[in-house]
This record gives sequence, structure tokens and C-alpha cells, in this order.
Amino acid sequence: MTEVILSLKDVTVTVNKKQNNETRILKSINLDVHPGDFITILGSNGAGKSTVFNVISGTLPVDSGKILHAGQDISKESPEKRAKFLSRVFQDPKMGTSPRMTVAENLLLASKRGEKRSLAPRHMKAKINEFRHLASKMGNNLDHRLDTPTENLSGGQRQALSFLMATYKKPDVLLLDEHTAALDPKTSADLMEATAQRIEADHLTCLMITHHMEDALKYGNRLIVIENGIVSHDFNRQEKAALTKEKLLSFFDVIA
Ligand SMILES: Nc1ncnc2c1ncn2[C@@H]1O[C@H](COP(=O)(O)OP(=O)(O)OP(=O)(O)O)[C@@H](O)[C@H]1O
Repeated sequence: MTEVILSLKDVTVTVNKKQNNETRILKSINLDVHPGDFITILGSNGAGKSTVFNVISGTLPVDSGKILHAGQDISKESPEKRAKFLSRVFQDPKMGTSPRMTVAENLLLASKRGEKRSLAPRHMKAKINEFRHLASKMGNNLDHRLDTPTENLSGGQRQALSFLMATYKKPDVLLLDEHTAALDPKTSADLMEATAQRIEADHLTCLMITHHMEDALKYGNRLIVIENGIVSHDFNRQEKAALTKEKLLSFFDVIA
């Protein structure tokens, strides 16, 4: 049997319970993620994509069904506990980094995730060359801004930092929630390329929500479409290779 690192089993989420506007936003959704999968996720606005990430990361409880990590039921575990094996990068460059802290300090915090956190100078000294090397791979001058407070970075540099922080400890599962959407086209493309290189180099398992069909087709080994709270399509590597933007559009309820 193929190994599964993350699994959603018949997950249902209903909001505004017992009110006139009660809505089932996830409808018994199922998904098996295998180690090394890089799954791109498409779907119309409001289809339930971010809600899937919210139930995986534990910020939204499931009403029924289960979330399994390496076979263990984590449906009731806190977001903090799940953060030991899970990282998420959001669309908003302001999330995920501490604004007053420098790039290097943020990276040091990320390197101590799950341990007693300390920003002692000796820890920084031991890591600074590694941070510079990592930052240089992002191709946006971040390696020359290590002593800059994060709030003074460009949006692209800040997202690159968020990505480096999220991947520093090589999480079992990386969730990218439209992480390039707030950036200009060139910066977005550069970050996407750096993202794909890092995922491949570190053999990360990743789920990436995007509205860029080109990116959804270009990157990853699997493409899923979420519509109306279910996985409506799940294309493997071969099926994905045969897809076109036009074909994909026909799978959408509403063109995103
Ligand atoms: N906590 C909540 N309370 C009420 N409604 C919610 C809640 N979370 C999500 N929704 C609703 O559920 C639906 C799905 O939202 P979700 O954010 O998952 O969609 P999405 O596919 O990520 O959309 P987008 O592409 O626009 O980001 C939306 O109609 C949203 O308004």
C-alpha cells in the first residue's frame, strides 16, 4: 500500500449552524497526500480551498470526519501541536514574520521552532552564514538585507522570508495559500520558481492554492480542483501533463 502522509476522510464543515444562513462549506471531502506530492489546487472563489487548509492546520474544527497525519488522527489537536509537522504561508506579506525583527532574527526564530527560543548572539553567529546562503537562493537581494527590520522589506522579499521560515525545518506538509498572489507578475514568477526549486531540493510535500492556471499546470506532480466543498477532480502526473488551460476552465463552476 502506498504511504500516506496526510489524509482527509469524509471531512465536513458547516458554518452559521442553526441560523438562516447555515451553510455546509466542506461536504464530506476526501484527499490522500503522499510523501513528496506537490499538489496544485484550483477552484472558484468561495469553493472551500482555504477552508481545507484551515481544517488541516486546526484553525477551524471539523464537524465530522477525520484528519490523519501519518495514520494518526489529529482532528482534535491544537494548531500549535500541528505546527510541529506543518507550515503555512499566506497571501498577505504581513503574516508569518515579526515586523520589528530583522530578517536574520526571524530566521533564527524559525530555526528554533519547537525548541526553547533564544536570540542569543552566539546562536546568531553560528547560523548567520547559513541564513545568508538560504536567502541568496531567493534571488531578490534578501541576502543583503539580513539586518533589515522585516517591516522595511518589499512585499516580495517579505514573502520570500515567510517561505524560508516555513520551510526551514522541512515540515512534513507545507501549505502555500496563494503565497504569490499579492506580488507583481515578475516578483510572483521569481518567488514561484524559487519555491519550486526548494520543494524539489528538500523533497518537501506541498499543497499550493493558486488562481494562476499556468502555475497550477507548470508546477507539481498532481493537480486537484475543489468545487462546492469537494475535490471534484484529481489529476495525476500523466493526466496533468495532458491538461490545457482551456480544458481546465471547463471544470470550474465559475471562472476564477
Ligand atoms: N468561519 C466561517 N464562517 C462563515 N463562513 C465561512 C467561514 N469560513 C469560510 N466561510 C465561507 O465558506 C466559503 C468557502 O470559503 P473559502 O475561503 O474556503 O473559499 P476559497 O475557495 O478559499 O475562496 P477564494 O478563492 O476566494 O479564496 C465562502 O463562501 C466563505 O465565505
